[in-house]
Amino acid sequence: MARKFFVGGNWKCNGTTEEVKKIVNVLNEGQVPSTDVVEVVVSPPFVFLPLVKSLLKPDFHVAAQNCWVKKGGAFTGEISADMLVNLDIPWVILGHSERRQLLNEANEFVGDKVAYALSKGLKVIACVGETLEQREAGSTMDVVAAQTKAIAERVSDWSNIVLAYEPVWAIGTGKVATPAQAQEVHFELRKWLHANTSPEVASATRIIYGGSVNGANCKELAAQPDVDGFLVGGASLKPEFIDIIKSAE
Ligand SMILES: O=C(COP(=O)(O)O)NO
Repeated sequence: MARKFFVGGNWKCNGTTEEVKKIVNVLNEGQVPSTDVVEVVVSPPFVFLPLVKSLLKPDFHVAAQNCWVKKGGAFTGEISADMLVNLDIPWVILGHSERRQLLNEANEFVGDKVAYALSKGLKVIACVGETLEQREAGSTMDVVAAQTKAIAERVSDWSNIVLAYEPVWAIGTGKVATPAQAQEVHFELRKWLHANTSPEVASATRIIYGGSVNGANCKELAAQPDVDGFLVGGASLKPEFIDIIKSAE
């Protein structure tokens, strides 16, 4: 089954109004492949979501970087999936390792968030990934399978989920996974989906890689059969993000 290439740009906690406008200009001016070839979703901080959405060409879509686990209410500081839907924000990143690590978001909590966001009609980039210690201990697949299982136990329809494998040791470090390392985990994740959800879900679900992707290493990674795209951090703030989008060709 042909899976449309997916490139996400996770801007993380970065930007001013002026900087955000510049990044949007680079995207709008960029010569990128058609939307038949690649799906591009950028994820600014919450405060810039309406602005970025209003300025981007319709070829590009926006994602929030997180949302709360249930309907809104007395949860100071949280943003609910319902609010994102109200603002016509179609995507949300959930389970990013920076939230799992820094805010102790447990697998079950992330699974609940994914289920609630999907139930409100959002599309979800669901992140999994192991730490360097876990990889060195040989438990990479145990970790990412447990993270994926916590989603699969709560979700039956995977058609609005993109699964992002982001090894923690590659995020922000410049130590990108080798194409073989990425392919190995993506292949095992797809095998896990085949056995634990369905062959159809395994075949259709885009599994994207994140962790120090840049304009120089994206082509070789994109050539791997089970790498269906990227979730890009630092490089998504730079003009080279256009080169990464072009790796879909
Ligand atoms: O966290 C990341 C990757 O960040 P970098 O590309 O900066 O390693 N994506 O969500």
